[in-house]
Amino acid sequence: MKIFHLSAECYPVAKVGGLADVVGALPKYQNLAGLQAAVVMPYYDRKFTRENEFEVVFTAVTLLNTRRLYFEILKEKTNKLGFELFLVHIPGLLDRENVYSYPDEREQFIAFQLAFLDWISYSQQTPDIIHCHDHHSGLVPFLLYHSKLYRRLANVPTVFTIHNGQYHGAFGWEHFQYLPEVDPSSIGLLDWAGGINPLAAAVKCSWLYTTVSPTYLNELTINSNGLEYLFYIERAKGHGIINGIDTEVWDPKNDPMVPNHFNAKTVVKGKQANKEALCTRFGLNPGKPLFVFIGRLVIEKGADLLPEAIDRTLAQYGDDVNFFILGSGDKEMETALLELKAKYPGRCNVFIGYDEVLAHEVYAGADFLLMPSRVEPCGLNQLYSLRYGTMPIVRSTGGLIDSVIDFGDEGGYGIRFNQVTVNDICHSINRAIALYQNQPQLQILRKRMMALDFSWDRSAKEYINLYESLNPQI
Ligand SMILES: Nc1ncnc2c1ncn2[C@@H]1O[C@H](COP(=O)(O)OP(=O)(O)O[C@H]2O[C@H](CO)[C@@H](O)[C@H](O)[C@H]2O)[C@@H](O)[C@H]1O
Repeated sequence: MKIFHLSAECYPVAKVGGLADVVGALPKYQNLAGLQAAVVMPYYDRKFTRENEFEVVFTAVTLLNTRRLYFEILKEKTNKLGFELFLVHIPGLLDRENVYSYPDEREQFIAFQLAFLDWISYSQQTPDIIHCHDHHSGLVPFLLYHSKLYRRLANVPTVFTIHNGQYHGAFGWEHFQYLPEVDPSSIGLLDWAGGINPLAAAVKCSWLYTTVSPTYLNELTINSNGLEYLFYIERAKGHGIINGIDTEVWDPKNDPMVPNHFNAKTVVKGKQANKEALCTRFGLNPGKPLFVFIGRLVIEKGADLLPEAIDRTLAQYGDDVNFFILGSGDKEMETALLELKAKYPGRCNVFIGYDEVLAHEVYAGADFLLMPSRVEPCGLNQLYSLRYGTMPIVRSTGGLIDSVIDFGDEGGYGIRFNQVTVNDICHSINRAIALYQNQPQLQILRKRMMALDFSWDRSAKEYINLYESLNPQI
């Protein structure tokens, strides 16, 4: 069975967040299960693309309104990622360093999708499934079924996965001319609330859609930035499959990014050694509990509440607790955190930026990981932290509900709270500090966390079952 995954991100080629982790791992595990899964993504001018060898497998010209765009499809020569990797290279449009936030981002992602469709409609091989991820590839299911240019592919089933339903990639009808000629009677499928909405179009046109956790599937009908009614009426087409993690990349026993390796038996010594290295680098106290946050500093992640929660905790506990934040995003949140760093030297440190290696060191060296998310479709940080024996403190939402059980409940191993408020965060931190004083219990829980299995094996099979339900001949 030949599957094409379409995505704006893929680890380690280009990563901004969890989308990259999933698209860099799921195809690998699908291939191990007997599929032929490949990834197609835009070309970026980044370390991975500069340092690896590619061959040109297709060239053509696509039309973006009146602009004729020459493009190449590049294939990574060795399949070193565990799957075939194809890059859509459009000189002048898709050959820049960053993944997002260019003023012509809309044109970039439309051109990416058109080039992909042109390529596969000319190529001899017809995929069995096209699997699109998030709104950057959300126009593909619509165009496949409603533009005569791609009629040859009109029977190929499409699956659409929603990693983040807050972002739709919507734009005004004045940009409709960027799309190729489509059947006029189908145009309404592009529309939501008076604009062209790629996420909505994908939910309407794909044969089925998935969310990255079962709880999030239901939450989208209550909170999806204006698409609630759409998710309500399309609910029968939706499936919730929780993400896995790439246990080869995230393994405390041999993670090359972590200075001291450990397993469930050696977690006490191993974690302490990593904590000492981290605390020495950032001027913190390795003898005290270390709370961390890793992620985008945005409202969705509840990062706006961190400064007050940390301030209150440090005022209450004095030198008895440490905080470390790794992230970037909203400038006001960055400033508030940097002010906290200045106010509490030796107790709170902040690294503004993106640093993959540091993230691994932090998962390995921390005691507790804070995730006060307002919205969390799945969340990977809590899964990584569990694997590294770091207790997640999470708000009960989305995939956090599906993956973390409070240690107060039977079989539990984490801390959960209900409201996105400073009070609830502080209360959870208090519970964590009390637990830290009870080292024998904490060590039992650490072993329980590290024994959990969030590998991709099970979830990759769930996707395969869905593919088979759509294309039973294969
Ligand atoms: N400053 C920084 N430096 C280094 N590493 C950093 C970093 N900031 C974030 N990361 C890394 O980026 C990833 C974040 O993944 P998440 O799944 O938690 O969130 P994200 O919101 O990006 O993903 C969306 O898609 C994923 C995948 O489906 C869903 O799990 C999630 O709920 C949804 O919001 C992790 O690998 C984390 O370590």
